[in-house]
Amino acid sequence: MAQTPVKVTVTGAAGQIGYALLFRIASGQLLGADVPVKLSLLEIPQAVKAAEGTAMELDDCAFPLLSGIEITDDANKAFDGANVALLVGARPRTAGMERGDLLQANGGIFGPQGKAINDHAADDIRVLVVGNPANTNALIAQQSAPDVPAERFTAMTRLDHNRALSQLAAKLQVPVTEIKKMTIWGNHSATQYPDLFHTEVGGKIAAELVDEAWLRDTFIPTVAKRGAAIIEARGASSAASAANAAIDHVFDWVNGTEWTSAAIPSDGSYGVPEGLISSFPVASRDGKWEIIQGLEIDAFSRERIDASVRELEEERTAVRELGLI
Ligand SMILES: NC(=O)C1=CN([C@@H]2O[C@H](COP(=O)(O)OP(=O)(O)OC[C@H]3O[C@@H](n4cnc5c(N)ncnc54)[C@H](O)[C@@H]3O)[C@@H](O)[C@H]2O)C=CC1
Ligand SMILES: O=C([O-])CC(=O)C(=O)O
Repeated sequence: MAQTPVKVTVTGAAGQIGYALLFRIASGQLLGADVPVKLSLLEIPQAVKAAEGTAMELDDCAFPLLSGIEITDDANKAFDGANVALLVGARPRTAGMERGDLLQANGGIFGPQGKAINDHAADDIRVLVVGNPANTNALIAQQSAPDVPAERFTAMTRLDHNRALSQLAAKLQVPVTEIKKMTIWGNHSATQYPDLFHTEVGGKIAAELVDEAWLRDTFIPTVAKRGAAIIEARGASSAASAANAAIDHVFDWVNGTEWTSAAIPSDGSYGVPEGLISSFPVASRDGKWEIIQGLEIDAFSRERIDASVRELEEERTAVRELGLI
């Protein structure tokens, strides 16, 4: 363990995703089996004790790669020297809360956290926002961190990507490993567009292996509304699968991949307005996400990508009007 430990800050560490995530980070699954890590847990004051309990359990695992754990309710301390930030803690929507209220409440979290990242994180900081509304929370944090390269702020659509792989594998009765080039476009919300027109299964285009009615009326809504279906079945939102997707996102960002889905700042590709943090088909090379270029988008896909991107634009307008960016 000659290497300096990588500092990974996790917000909302005492929550249910935090509980599913921290042990996997400490075991080496986030960055690699030979990379030592130091964990920094950020919580609100009333949840610090619960985070301390989780830290006791982390200690009890005696993970060889875990070099230390800090726990704080101060964002400036939590992000000090951070190399990776997983922004999981967010204000959930509660009964009677309007969308504007939700954006306002989250602006109060992601604005200050973005500023703390700006002022204190390491130069190579990479940020993944998991807390909902993830894309717009990532935009708020990014806009509060003008000194950090904009592309270091990303939001998670990897869970949607993995859900799409699993649904298609079940339909075609193939292992997920046979499916290549799955893509999620747009917002991490019910408007997202899981695209089978570029997905390949055994060298064939997936959209041609399923009937159009299944694709349109079953596959797309099942993937897009899976979060709600899990809440309905489990009585709580996805946690282990969300943590798993966060691990996949950061591992691929750091270690490289030829094709996955991630919400990253748009450079205007595929007609997505510049600056929106939207999901795209992406590769990761030399530690940087790149939007995969040159895909043909037919009318069916265009309509659905545009609808989700419109929702992202509306969210951006709303947070602008609230003065959050
Ligand atoms: N992008 C995605 O695919 C997914 C996103 N999510 C979202 O992830 C978020 C977290 O989910 P859970 O862990 O299930 O929620 P949870 O309610 O179990 O935990 C959230 C934690 O965040 C903490 N927190 C709240 N404000 C904070 C702040 N300002 N700083 C630090 N910590 C703070 C709370 O004290 C709590 O411990 C939610 O917004 C959820 O909607 C969940 C599943 C998938
Ligand atoms: O729907 C939710 O609240 C949780 C979520 O983002 C998901 O499971 O995709």
